[in-house]
Amino acid sequence: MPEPFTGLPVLDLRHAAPPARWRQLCERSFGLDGEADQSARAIIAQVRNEGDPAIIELTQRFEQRSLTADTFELPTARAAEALTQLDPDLRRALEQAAARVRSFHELQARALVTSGRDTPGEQLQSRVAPLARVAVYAPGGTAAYPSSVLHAAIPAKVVGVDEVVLLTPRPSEVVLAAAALAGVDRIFQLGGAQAIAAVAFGTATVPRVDKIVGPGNAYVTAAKRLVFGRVDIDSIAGPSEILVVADHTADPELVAADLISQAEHDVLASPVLLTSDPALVDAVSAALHRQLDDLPRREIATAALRDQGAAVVVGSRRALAEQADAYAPEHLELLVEDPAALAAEIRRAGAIFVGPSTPEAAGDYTAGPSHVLPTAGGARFSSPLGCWDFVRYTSVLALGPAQLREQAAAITTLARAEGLEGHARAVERRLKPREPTNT
Ligand SMILES: NC(=O)c1ccc[n+]([C@@H]2O[C@H](COP(=O)([O-])OP(=O)(O)OC[C@H]3O[C@@H](n4cnc5c(N)ncnc54)[C@H](O)[C@@H]3O)[C@@H](O)[C@H]2O)c1
Ligand SMILES: N[C@H](CO)Cc1c[nH]c[nH+]1
Ligand SMILES: [Zn+2]
Repeated sequence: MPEPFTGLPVLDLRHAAPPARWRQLCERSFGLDGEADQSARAIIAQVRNEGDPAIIELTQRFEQRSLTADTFELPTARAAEALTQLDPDLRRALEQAAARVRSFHELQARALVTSGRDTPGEQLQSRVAPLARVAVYAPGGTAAYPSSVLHAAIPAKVVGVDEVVLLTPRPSEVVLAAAALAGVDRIFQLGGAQAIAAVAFGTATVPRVDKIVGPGNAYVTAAKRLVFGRVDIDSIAGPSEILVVADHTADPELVAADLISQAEHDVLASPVLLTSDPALVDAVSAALHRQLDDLPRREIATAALRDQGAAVVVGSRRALAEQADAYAPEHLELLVEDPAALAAEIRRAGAIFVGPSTPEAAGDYTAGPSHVLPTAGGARFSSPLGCWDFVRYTSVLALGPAQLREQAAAITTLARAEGLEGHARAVERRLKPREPTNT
């Protein structure tokens, strides 16, 4: 028998400093440390040392699937076939989501431009160019995520990445169809930390990539963090999170529904209510109780609400913004009076959902911005997955002799102040008239 839901634990911040439990929730670290980090380290070392045989063994151990190296990759024709065979309603939904994600990112990509100064005798540029080969991870453990294929691969293709490699365990037909719609170039039916290690280092069968993007559970996230430096990554996009900020105007049934929508992702998901209305807490707990009753993923959602859930009560609207920033959630939903004004005060959130007609679930599927977002407080310093993730910039410098002469005194003075005589001489040598060489 699964444990019944017994109500959100209440953390009252109105009369005292934040309790230790709230500080603990604000410092959540799924995918950063602990058992997932230890396990991912061992898996990465095994794949790095042994290559394909390690992937075969680990896939058997963690996914109970028997692969051989020649079945790691699926032909893209399989994906094209899956798309043609897809249920028409499902195909239309996928196409609507894909079209909206694509058009949003086409607009976003316009901001990625080569910029700088181009005057006679001096060109100084930040030159932008797409990455060559990127891996997109789409989860496939306890649920299938065709939406993640769209939300990560489409921005890559919009920007012009040469080769998008999809990693996904147990790909379903709809995941394959999404890969075809997104224009994925290669598909590997690999998952977990072993898939991340494979593309970070390369094996006989799996190509090494320049960057790994996409969400995953704590093991996938820990592995991405550990291989960073060998490859780039997007962000820590681990177990899902939602902070619903609600006041006396909020409908408790909507608050509960949206908390559940993220709680059902993972037992490590974080669903939290932050409110200035103490009367809302009991109403939301009662609604959660009712709504969990016939939820297919009730056990997962109940565990997430029990272990990471809370109802945090504050005394003012200002405190709502302050505590939301302290928590820095992946998803922040505002069910308050004048939600747009409160949204403008928030500095730390992966995505903000403004008002009751904007459920977080719309962002997961069709709204347009990528649903791949930083978790574990990463919203303090990371951005949503976007077109910016699929380019890099190179500085290009071209000075004429007059420009070098103009800077020479500053360069040589600074070089000598740093004790780097060779730097100063490299400039002076160019300014001196050439002495004839005796050859
Ligand atoms: N932050 C975001 O942008 C975002 C977006 C979508 C989904 N998500 C999150 O993605 C996750 C999806 O998780 P999932 O589990 O369904 O799929 P997943 O593909 O991320 O993970 C499944 C893999 O984990 C590995 N694994 C399982 N148990 C293991 C163990 N004990 N040791 C080592 N490896 C193990 C297996 O290889 C398995 O294939 C959820 O946490 C969800 O909340 C996050
Ligand atoms: N909410 C997830 C990001 O945390 C994305 C997603 C995909 N499918 C459903 N939801
Ligand atoms: Zn979701």
